[in-house]
Amino acid sequence: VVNGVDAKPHSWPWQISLQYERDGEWRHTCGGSLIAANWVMTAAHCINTDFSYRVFVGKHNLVEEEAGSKAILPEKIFVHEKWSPIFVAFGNDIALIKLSEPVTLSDQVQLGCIPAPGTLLTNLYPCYITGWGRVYTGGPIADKLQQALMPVADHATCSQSDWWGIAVRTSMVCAGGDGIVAGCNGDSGGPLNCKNAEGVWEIHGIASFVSGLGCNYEKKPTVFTRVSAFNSWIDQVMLNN
Ligand SMILES: CC(C)c1ccc(NC(=O)[C@H](Cc2ccccc2)NC(=O)[C@H](CCCC[NH3+])NC(=O)C(F)(F)F)cc1
Repeated sequence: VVNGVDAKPHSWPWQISLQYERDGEWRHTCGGSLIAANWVMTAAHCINTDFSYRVFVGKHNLVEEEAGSKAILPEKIFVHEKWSPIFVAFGNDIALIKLSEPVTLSDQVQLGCIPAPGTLLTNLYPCYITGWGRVYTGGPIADKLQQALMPVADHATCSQSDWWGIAVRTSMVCAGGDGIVAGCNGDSGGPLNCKNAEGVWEIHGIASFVSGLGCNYEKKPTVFTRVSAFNSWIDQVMLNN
């Protein structure tokens, strides 16, 4: 997250770190959200079938051992059938990870809520991006979980020609675009957290892409998969597995 702040530890207890093993060490590659005791929602582009992954729950500082955190191996990973690594603009950048064992819920490990199907947020609706991604374009990833207020840019705004134009679909949700605050590499797969009218936090987005010109680039808001466009897919995968 570019120009974010350290989150209060465990204040986003559904946030996970998706890590892959390289040269015998585990490396953070993406964010994700715990949506059931044994299911994590992340981005399809985070998954490479050549790698072995682990899901780390209950984390705040990635470079310290933390009581209450736990690394769990996936049992199976489901990538949306319509996701295409070559046509990112098609969207469907969503994947579900079934964990090999259910997590034990605690103060530090909680489930995130999915919005009702079709929920659309109005322009400038206040949401927060969270993640351990790069803290500036080309920079290092964060040790401590970062958060930043990122107002929603509705489809009418986000699809303007000098914004994302036709690259953004109605199955996506944009946030930010002020050229200051943004998601960045490593935030991929993580949540866009928005509090609903009842005061309940919901996961409205899965971080998908930013501009190749730089993470925080004016009029190029961070683009998220719109979770409320995929309720039936999520239900189907979880109910059938
Ligand atoms: C929609 C299509 C035209 C399009 C496809 C991809 C991009 N962007 C990119 O691919 C930029 C490139 C980049 C590299 C380094 C620093 C900053 C940006 N990377 C990204 O956007 C990466 C990975 C996306 C992979 C494909 N979904 N995503 C992210 O960083 C995150 F966190 F925002 F999700 C932008 C547009």
